[in-house]
Amino acid sequence: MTSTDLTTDAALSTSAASVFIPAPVTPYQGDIARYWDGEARPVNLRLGDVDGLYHHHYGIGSVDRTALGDADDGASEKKLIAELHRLESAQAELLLDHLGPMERDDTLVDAGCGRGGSMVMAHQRFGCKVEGVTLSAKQADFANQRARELGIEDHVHARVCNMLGTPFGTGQIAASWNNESSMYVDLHDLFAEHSRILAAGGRYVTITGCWNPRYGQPSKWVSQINAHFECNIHSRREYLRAMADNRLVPQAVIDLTAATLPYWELRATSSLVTGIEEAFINSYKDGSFQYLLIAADRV
Ligand SMILES: C[S@@+](CC[C@H](N)C(=O)[O-])C[C@H]1O[C@@H](n2cnc3c(N)ncnc32)[C@H](O)[C@@H]1O
Ligand SMILES: CC(C)=CCC/C(C)=C/COP(=O)(O)OP(=O)(O)O
Ligand SMILES: [Mg+2]
Repeated sequence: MTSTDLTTDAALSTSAASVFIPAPVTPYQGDIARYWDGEARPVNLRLGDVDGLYHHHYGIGSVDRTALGDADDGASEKKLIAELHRLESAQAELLLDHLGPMERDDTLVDAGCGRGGSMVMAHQRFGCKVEGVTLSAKQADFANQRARELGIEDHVHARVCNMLGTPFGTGQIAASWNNESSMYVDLHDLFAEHSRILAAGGRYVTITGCWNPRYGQPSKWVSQINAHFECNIHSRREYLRAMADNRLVPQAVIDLTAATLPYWELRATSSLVTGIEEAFINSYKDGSFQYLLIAADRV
């Protein structure tokens, strides 16, 4: 971290400066920082190139077959990519819907912000300031470059920072979220930090994949997803328990499993497959894995 970063962080934080933890702090977090610094899968870059919103999350909603065309050529692949991207942006729109109304002078926090697509969408919708944290310097640079290109760098900013120890002041944040980034951290530590930074009455939202306690234990497909991404998927039960322990009271719990399957089934037919499609499709279908949105009030 540079001295300039320290100045910025100190200015941002009133009471939290002493708990700010620069990233990464554990060997595991070092692995995750390296993973995302080195990530350049076409399925993410080519989808982001469609409109300049770069996501590292999956899609929801029905596939619009009329948008796909039927010619088996380059044009139809382009349409398929645009359709996959439409579904991943629909996922982010749903997350933002659950933040509720925001004021222009509110500050929002994207915990595990990736390349920043959700942050840009949040700023465009609410007009407010959005602060993102990621372990990856490459991702933070990418997100800040996009913000500059869009002329919104005064409002959208990413930093290299551990989401378990952020520089944001206690009770200063109107809403915060994790979009497919909570499977890299201990949930009690994570929700303690969200609970600290959120104002009383503030809103927390996550969209996540979680294993289903009704299945018993993580299935072989869930273990395959963990190995593929070097993450540690939690159970639905763990989410609800860790929220309850940290003054985060669920207002909505939405099972998006059926809504995400069309994305996966379409992706499995594209040239951009990565090999993980079968694990997602099979685990969603056998009930061992769920795609969930949880919106909670900070009480
Ligand atoms: C799958 S990506 C999701 C990115 C983004 N939320 C999106 O929807 O496009 C996971 C993100 O979590 C971040 N991450 C994982 N562990 C983290 C930690 N301890 N602190 C901050 N970011 C973390 C990674 O750096 C990466 O940006
Ligand atoms: C729902 C779960 C368990 C998510 C794990 C976290 C993760 C890697 C999300 C997608 O990232 P990505 O967009 O970089 O992945 P891909 O390259 O497969 O599109
Ligand atoms: Mg992706």
